[in-house]
Amino acid sequence: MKTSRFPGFYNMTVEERRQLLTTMDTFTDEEKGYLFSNEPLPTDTADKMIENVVGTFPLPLGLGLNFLINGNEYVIPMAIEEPSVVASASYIAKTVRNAGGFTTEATDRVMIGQIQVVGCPDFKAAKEAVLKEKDALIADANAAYPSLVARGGGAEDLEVRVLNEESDSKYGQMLILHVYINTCDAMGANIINTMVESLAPTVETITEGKVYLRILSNYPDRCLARARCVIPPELLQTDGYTGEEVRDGVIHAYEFAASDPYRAVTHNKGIMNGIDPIVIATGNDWRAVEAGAHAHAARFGKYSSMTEWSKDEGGNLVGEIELPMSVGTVGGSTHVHPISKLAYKILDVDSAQELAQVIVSVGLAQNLGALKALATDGIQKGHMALHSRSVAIAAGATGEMIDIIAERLVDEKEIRVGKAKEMVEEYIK
Ligand SMILES: CC(C)(COP(=O)([O-])OP(=O)([O-])OC[C@H]1O[C@@H](n2cnc3c(N)ncnc32)[C@H](O)[C@@H]1OP(=O)([O-])[O-])[C@@H](O)C(=O)NCCC(=O)NCCSC(=O)C[C@@](C)(O)CC(=O)[O-]
Ligand SMILES: NC(=O)C1=CN([C@@H]2O[C@H](COP(=O)(O)OP(=O)(O)OC[C@H]3O[C@@H](n4cnc5c(N)ncnc54)[C@H](OP(=O)(O)O)[C@@H]3O)[C@@H](O)[C@H]2O)C=CC1
Repeated sequence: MKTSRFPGFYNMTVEERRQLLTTMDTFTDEEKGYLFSNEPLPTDTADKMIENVVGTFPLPLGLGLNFLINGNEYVIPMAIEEPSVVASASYIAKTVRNAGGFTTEATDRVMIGQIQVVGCPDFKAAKEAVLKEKDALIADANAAYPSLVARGGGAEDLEVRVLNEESDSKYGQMLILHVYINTCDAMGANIINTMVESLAPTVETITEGKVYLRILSNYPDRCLARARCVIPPELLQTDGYTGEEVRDGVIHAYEFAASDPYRAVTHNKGIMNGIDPIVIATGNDWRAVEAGAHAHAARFGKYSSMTEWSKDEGGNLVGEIELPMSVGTVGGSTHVHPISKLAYKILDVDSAQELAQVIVSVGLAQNLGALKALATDGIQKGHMALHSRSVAIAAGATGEMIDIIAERLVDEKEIRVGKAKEMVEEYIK
């Protein structure tokens, strides 16, 4: 039976963690080679991935532990440069698993392709004409990507809007088509772009206008994933604070974010602390996920929190998150980077829908980790203690000096590079 519980994993050496990982999953020798290699992304692969390559830029890959989602155990591969994120995700996942775990759901993976038409002689008539041809246009889009249809996906719906109809609009009128496309397990950008580009000549004929943009929307509001957790206050109790105090502090923190965009941005950055590392580790397009998530946070006309925290009738803390999640388990770079391939093995997800649900659960956990710290001792205690090692390295510490100086910085409650430099100089003398 697979587990994501490895108490004290963080006290092991990297070598011991790697050995444990290889007992958790069945990796091929080639995969193990990449895991243990100093060049996990070979330069010649990198040279095929992007342009003007001169090297690679490795990030630390950590494992988020303790995740129980819909009764299933998940070990989360997280690629990130920021200390305390992986620790915090694992910490809250441990609390949530003791409360029964996360429950999640996801919509079908319906993405949007947009077509912009300008210069129509009569925009209302053009809109009517497009809607009249809706079925034929959907069929044409599907004819451009039959393999997707064969998998059970493809174009499913089409909507049309006229933008800037008001006579005082400073922009010109335009007709915008939304083609709704189920991209199955792919993120779908290239698939969608192929499909909408194929429709352009027909759309020009129907509308008597000129088509300019034909591109996916990175706000796929019909491709949503949701996660929820319900935590009894006794599981939230921490040194010096009752569970009820922590619960109420988290709810007040949420209300702050829901009321103030300046706070919402930081609150949501904390959520993306959990989401981006798994999106990156799985070779997905994190700019697309970021853009969609922030758009969703502003969907009611004001930028707000991506999560909601409340108290139920039993006094439990209830956390919820809903985000568009344009990620794939195939296509793009998901199976190009050797470590992404390993990431899928570690995660053990069967579909893009399942991956999306895991990702939003990590985002919800990460948010609670930050809010719990902020509502109690403050972020510096846990975060800066772990950040002290990066501070020591930035000050020039190497080898065993790093931990020694990091500990001294924490003991002396002065975790800053200047102080660390003094300690390095003292150590070297
Ligand atoms: C750092 C902790 C987790 C310590 O918290 P703690 O109470 O010392 O943890 P613990 O010793 O009780 O351990 C509980 C579990 O946490 C994990 N854990 C515990 N320590 C480690 C570690 N070293 N390495 C890896 N995992 C660790 C581990 O899973 C462990 O379980 P065990 O394995 O023992 O069964 C806590 O203080 C915390 O969650 N702090 C918040 C950190 C945070 O949010 N960091 C994000 C960066 S700040 C930011 O960018 C966003 C922000 C804050 O601005 C967002 C916002 O404003 O909303
Ligand atoms: N604005 C944006 O966000 C943009 C992003 N991009 C980039 O596009 C890439 C993602 O595009 P995407 O179209 O997903 O990638 P691909 O172009 O790699 O297309 C996915 C391929 O996966 C194959 N496939 C295999 N199994 C499945 C399955 N179960 N479900 C669906 N497809 C399957 C399909 O091939 P077949 O059917 O032939 O077997 C399909 O061609 C990312 O790299 C992203 O960065 C590009 C342009 C714009």
